[in-house]
Amino acid sequence: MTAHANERAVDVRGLRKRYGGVRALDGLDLTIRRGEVFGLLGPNGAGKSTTVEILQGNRSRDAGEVSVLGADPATGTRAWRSRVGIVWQDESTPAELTVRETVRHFARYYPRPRDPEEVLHLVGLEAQADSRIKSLSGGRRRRLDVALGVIGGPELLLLDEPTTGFDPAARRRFWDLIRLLADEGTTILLTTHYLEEAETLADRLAVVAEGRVVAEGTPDALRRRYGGEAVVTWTGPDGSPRTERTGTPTRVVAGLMRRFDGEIPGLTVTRPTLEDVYLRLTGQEAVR
Ligand SMILES: Nc1ncnc2c1ncn2[C@@H]1O[C@H](COP(=O)(O)OP(=O)(O)OP(=O)(O)O)[C@@H](O)[C@H]1O
Repeated sequence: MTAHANERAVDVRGLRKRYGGVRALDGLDLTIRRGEVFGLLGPNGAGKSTTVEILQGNRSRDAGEVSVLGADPATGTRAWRSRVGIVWQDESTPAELTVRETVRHFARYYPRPRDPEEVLHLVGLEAQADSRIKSLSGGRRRRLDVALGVIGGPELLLLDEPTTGFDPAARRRFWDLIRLLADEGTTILLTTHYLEEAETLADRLAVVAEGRVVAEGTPDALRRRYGGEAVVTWTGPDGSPRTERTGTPTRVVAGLMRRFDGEIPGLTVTRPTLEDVYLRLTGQEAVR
C-alpha cells in the first residue's frame, strides 16, 4: 500500500475510437488505483493497444474523458511524460549503439533516472551490456525495450504485451521485475495474452471485448463470479467414470467419502480457471 493508495492513477470514462469504419473502442471505462498492478485482457482486436496508446498520449480519441496521473494525455507536458514509463513496440533506437550506451543515453532524458547498471541487471541483460543492439535476439531486444520503459523511474508503467517473445526464464525474471516495481509503489498497467501472467501479477483485471470492458475484478472474484461450477470426477464401483458439476464440491466429496467409506477411487476436483472465465466472457468458450 502506498500513501496514494486511494488515488486514481488512471481514470477513463466512455472512451471511443474509430479507425475509418472500424469501431476500436466503444465506450470503455477503466479505473486504476495508485500502486496497483492492473491487467488488461482481451482477444485480438478488442482494443487493448488502442487504449494503452491513448493513455500514453500517442493516439487521439474521438470521445471520452481520460485522466492519467491527473492530466489529460492528449495535452501531457514533458514533465508529465517523464512520470509515465512506456515500452514501445518498435523502438527506433540506433542499432549501432551498445545496450549499455542506449540505457545510459535514455537515462539522461529523465530528472530522476534509475541506475543504468541496476536496470541492466533487473532485465537480465548484464551479459549483453556491450553488445550492439542490432546483434540482439528478438527476446533480448524486447528486454531492452522494457529497460528503457523503467529507466526513468516512472510512477506509472504502461506495458503492451511486454513478454511476447520471451523465453520462460526471461518471463519469470520479468515477473520478478514487475513485483519489485510494484513493491516500490509503481502503478503498472499491462496487456497480455498469457493468462498465467495476468493471474500471477495482476491485483485486478479487466476483460475487454469489442471495445468495452465486459468484466473487472480481482482474479479470484472473476473466477467466483463467472467461472461456473466445479467438476468432481471419480470412478464408480463398476469401474466406470462418474462426473458431477457442483457449486459445493466439498459437500459432494464428503458424500462420496461416506459412500466409499474411505479412499475415493480416481477422485479429482477441478475448479474453473481464469482461462475458463476469459473464454466464457469473450464468447470463445469451447463446447464441451
Ligand atoms: N492504426 C490503425 N488503423 C486502422 N485500424 C486499426 C489501427 N489500429 C488498430 N486498428 C483496429 O482497431 C481494432 C482494435 O485494435 P487494437 O490493436 O487496439 O486491439 P488489441 O486488443 O490490442 O489487439 P491485439 O491483441 O491483436 O494486439 C482492431 O479491429 C484493429 O484492426
